[in-house]
Amino acid sequence: MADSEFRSGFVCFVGRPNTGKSTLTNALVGSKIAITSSRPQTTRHTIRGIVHRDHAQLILVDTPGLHRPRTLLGQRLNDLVRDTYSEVDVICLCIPADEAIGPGDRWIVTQVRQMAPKTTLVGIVTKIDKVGRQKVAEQLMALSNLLGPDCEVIPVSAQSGEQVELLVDVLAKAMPEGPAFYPDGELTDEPEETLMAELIREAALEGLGDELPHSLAVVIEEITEHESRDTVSKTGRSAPPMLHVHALLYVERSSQKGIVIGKGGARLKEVGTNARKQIEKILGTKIYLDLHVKIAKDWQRDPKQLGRLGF
Ligand SMILES: Nc1nc2c(ncn2[C@@H]2O[C@H](COP(=O)(O)OP(=O)(O)OP(=O)(O)O)[C@@H](O)[C@H]2O)c(=O)[nH]1
Repeated sequence: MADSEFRSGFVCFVGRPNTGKSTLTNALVGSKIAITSSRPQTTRHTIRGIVHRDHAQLILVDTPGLHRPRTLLGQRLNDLVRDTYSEVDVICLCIPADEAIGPGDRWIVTQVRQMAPKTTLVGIVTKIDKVGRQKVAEQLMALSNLLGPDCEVIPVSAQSGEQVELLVDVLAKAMPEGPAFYPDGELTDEPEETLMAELIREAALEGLGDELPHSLAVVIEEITEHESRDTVSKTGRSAPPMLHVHALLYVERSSQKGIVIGKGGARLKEVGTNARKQIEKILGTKIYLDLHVKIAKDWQRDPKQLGRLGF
């Protein structure tokens, strides 16, 4: 009868940058919650997506990648990861199907085993749509060798959705018995402001090289409600209120400010449009987005500034 009990618990994905952790989180949750990007290490906050099934609830904790700390921010990111490891029920190690397992992966496994020796570890071969079946099989073997015979290994493609539901089942079985932590339909417990800031940050980093990711922080300054301007006279009814969102983008140097703003402000305008569309999709309401770029010199090394920026 044990299998018919409701199970619930916490899961986190670990792995080298760009191994598909955020994309998999989104595929499991079925809505855009975690921030994905083709640049490494852009997932800053511990964002939770929640997977609801009849028999189980999985709470996904998306952690930033572990990395060698060079700044105070780097140290705090690692502390966050350590806390996460010790609190979850299952840690999933993600290895892309199209890249050989290397020293970076072995380092992560060592770290995980040290910090959370008792936590169940599951191996996931991601991006299986990128390679043939033979390659997937080889990678599964290699991953199984890396983790040992006690760990399950599962192939998935977050992009095509292949095997995603099977992963849900495997994870659900690994959860302890217990009631749901969150009401049905709830996707994330991140405050809306954090989501907005993350979406703006993602839009601002889009298409940029490696120089900016850690130097950009976004703070929502103010959110105000306004009556919608247009529709009142046309329909005779008042439209739902519109949110005005004022956000500050902090960079460390004036050269970075130039990059973010672009020629004649063109880039910032585009960032605003893209972020607005994403935010409207999630909130289901019209917003007006006002973005300003400010320089906060060396904010990554200044504890006071880090605190103010939410780290
Ligand atoms: N073809 C294919 N591409 C994928 C899949 N999953 C992720 N990707 C791509 O791989 C890149 C990295 O994906 P992310 O989900 O941002 O990776 P991540 O591990 O969260 O990266 P960090 O946040 O940097 O740690 C993106 O360009 C994704 O579009 C997949 O199943 N198939």
